[in-house]
Amino acid sequence: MEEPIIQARDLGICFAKGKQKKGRVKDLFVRRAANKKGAQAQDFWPLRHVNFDIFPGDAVGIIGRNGTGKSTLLRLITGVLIPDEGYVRREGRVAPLIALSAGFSGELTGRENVNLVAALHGMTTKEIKNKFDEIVEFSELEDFIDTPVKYYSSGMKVRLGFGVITQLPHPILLVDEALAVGDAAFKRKCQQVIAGLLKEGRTLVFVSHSEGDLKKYCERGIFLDAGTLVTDGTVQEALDSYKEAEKRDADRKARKKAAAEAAAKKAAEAAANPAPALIPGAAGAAQ
Ligand SMILES: Nc1ncnc2c1ncn2[C@@H]1O[C@H](COP(=O)(O)OP(=O)(O)OP(=O)(O)O)[C@@H](O)[C@H]1O
Repeated sequence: MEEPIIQARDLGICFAKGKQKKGRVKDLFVRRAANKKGAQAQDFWPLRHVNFDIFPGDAVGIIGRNGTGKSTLLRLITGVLIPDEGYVRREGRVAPLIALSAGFSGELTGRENVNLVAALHGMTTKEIKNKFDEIVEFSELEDFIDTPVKYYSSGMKVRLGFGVITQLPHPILLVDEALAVGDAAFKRKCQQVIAGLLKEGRTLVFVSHSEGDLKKYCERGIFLDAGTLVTDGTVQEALDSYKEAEKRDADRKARKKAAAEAAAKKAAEAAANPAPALIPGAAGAAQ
């Protein structure tokens, strides 16, 4: 049987509310010890007890409402965050189309950043040299490649990041809303690149709120809600499950609002028609 390229088992991560957690080796020891003693009141688990297998060539959409752990899952897959429970195993390197402009050093030029970022992701000097012109052409930054990146607009940085990361030969491609940025023409170009990489047999894990994009790239969908994996099926099944959860939530909110309005109305009526004051001793006198 084919081996999974990404495998998650009982995967969980715990954050402290209001505190940013960084993936540090120290956390492996400090946090595990803390978790054994019991979670703190302000701790929460954006993901817990998550299990799945992703096989080479799969294209999987990660679906869920805001703040339900989709980006956290991608960062666990890349290894940027370390789980507090369980594990996620990768059989191959990852090309992360995530926070694309964050990896650049502002003082360095576009050219220097391309060399640095591509090397950090494991490209050899020869590979970078071979791909350099393609990266610059794709990013449409020919005139600015020797300008320090601190003078780039956010769109320029994203274009350069996209250009570099999509040239990595790694088999796993993680995409987090990268397609939502840039103008329409650049978006179309990015979509073509992703489609080409999928044709080559790369494995895609794709976080998006766009139903159209999810259906375009993914056959399979994982719906995350309230920290757990709710549905793992076809992309349509995961989308249906997401919509049902949204509807349940909207119905619950509507019921709560109606109940609050009814209570307020009752209170207003009671205030407008106060009950007659009881005359002390009247109850006894009536008997
Ligand atoms: N490094 C971190 N340290 C602490 N809390 C974090 C960290 N990263 C994310 N969180 C919190 O974890 C929860 C899940 O965040 P995450 O970004 O994974 O959600 P998401 O599903 O990708 O949301 P969106 O759809 O809005 O992008 C949120 O409550 C977020 O505030």
